[in-house]
Amino acid sequence: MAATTTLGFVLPTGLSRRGGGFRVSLIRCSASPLTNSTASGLVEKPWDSYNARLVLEDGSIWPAKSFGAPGTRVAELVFNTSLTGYQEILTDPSYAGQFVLMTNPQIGNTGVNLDDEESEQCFLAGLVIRSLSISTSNWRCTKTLADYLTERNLMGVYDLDTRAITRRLREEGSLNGVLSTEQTKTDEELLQMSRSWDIVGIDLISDVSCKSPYEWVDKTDPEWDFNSNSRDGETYRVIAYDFGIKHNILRRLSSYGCQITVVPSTFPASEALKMNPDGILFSNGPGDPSAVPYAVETVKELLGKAPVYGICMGHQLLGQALGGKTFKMKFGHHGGNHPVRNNRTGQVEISAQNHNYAVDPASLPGGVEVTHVNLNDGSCAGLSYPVMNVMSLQYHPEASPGPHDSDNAFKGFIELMKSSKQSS
Ligand SMILES: NC(=O)CC[C@H](N)C(=O)O
Repeated sequence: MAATTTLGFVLPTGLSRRGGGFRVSLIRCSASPLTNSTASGLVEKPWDSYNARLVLEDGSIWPAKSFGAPGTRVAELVFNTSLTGYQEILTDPSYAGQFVLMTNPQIGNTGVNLDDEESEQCFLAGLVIRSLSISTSNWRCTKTLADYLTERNLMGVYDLDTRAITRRLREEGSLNGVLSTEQTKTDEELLQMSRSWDIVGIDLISDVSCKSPYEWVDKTDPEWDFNSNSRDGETYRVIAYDFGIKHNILRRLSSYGCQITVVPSTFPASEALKMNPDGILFSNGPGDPSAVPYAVETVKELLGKAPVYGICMGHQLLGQALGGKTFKMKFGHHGGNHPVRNNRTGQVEISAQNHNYAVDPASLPGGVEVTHVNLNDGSCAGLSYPVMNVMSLQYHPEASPGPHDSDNAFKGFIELMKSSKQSS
């Protein structure tokens, strides 16, 4: 059933997804352990580790070592190609319901610090890596990644063949899986658990959204700001719908001169309009955009009443509110190296992305323009509907983590609000 490759890991054979299901037999896939050695021998790892398993719905079992919290969790497994920025990834609420596998083989070398949090909590289900850095060294670091995960009761595993798993996800598409440190649970039980769970059709934004409105004032630290210093001093009143908002979206808006009120995902459109906003932001957020019709309704009620800007989940909600449809992609886009073409300027931006769903451009009514295209697969990466002052991006112009090429999109939103103010 299995053959050992020259790379030292056991390559499972006989697994295939046919006719929508898997022909499953459980297959153990092991990675050769990476050793950390010095001239004097093996270095003792400075974290507690115990045995764990990742069992995927296709029947593959990946023995691992745990460096975070113990337990058993079920989620959808996605791979992220960012080289670093793992702390921003851990605190991006859009990863709720997912395990994130980092393709960069070594993670943890810069530890964690309080400034790099993208939300108050880690909402993802667990972190999957090849190797945990044995040393933590950075001037901003306040604790190790292992301590951070354990304190936040978050599972983290290492010593898996993340390259083989990534290739499997690319070939088969997204897979559900179970991470477990519980030795009493059988492989079959974990497989059953992974196969009886589904992320599609579930409202995940209501778990991550704030519970009541609040004002946001923080800006990007001027020492680090690179783009918004040239703004004209005007201020704009913005309502930001929190579907799982990342702090850096708020910091960037604030640096561009926005006075922001963040509101929960269920905040009525009528209440938002009473606040007389210059613009409305629909944020990123986790899960299936077609599972939150109430949010699409809110967006519909606000269309045409003020300039709007959608980011990621916000873009998907706008796509639906304009009459379009969303669909689940094979394995999505997660990473800091996605080329996107701006159709209006012809310029290519290298962008930060995190999404598993996309808007189907063919489903959109006339007048809606596809402004950006993901050059890896030609999928829709941005929309505009000028008659209603709508703009949206499927990716993350705020970066965190990722390149800053797309920051000008915030300027675009400011210009949209400015021209709408001037014409009213
Ligand atoms: N980052 C996001 O907003 C993610 C959007 C949506 N949940 C998706 O996976 O496609």
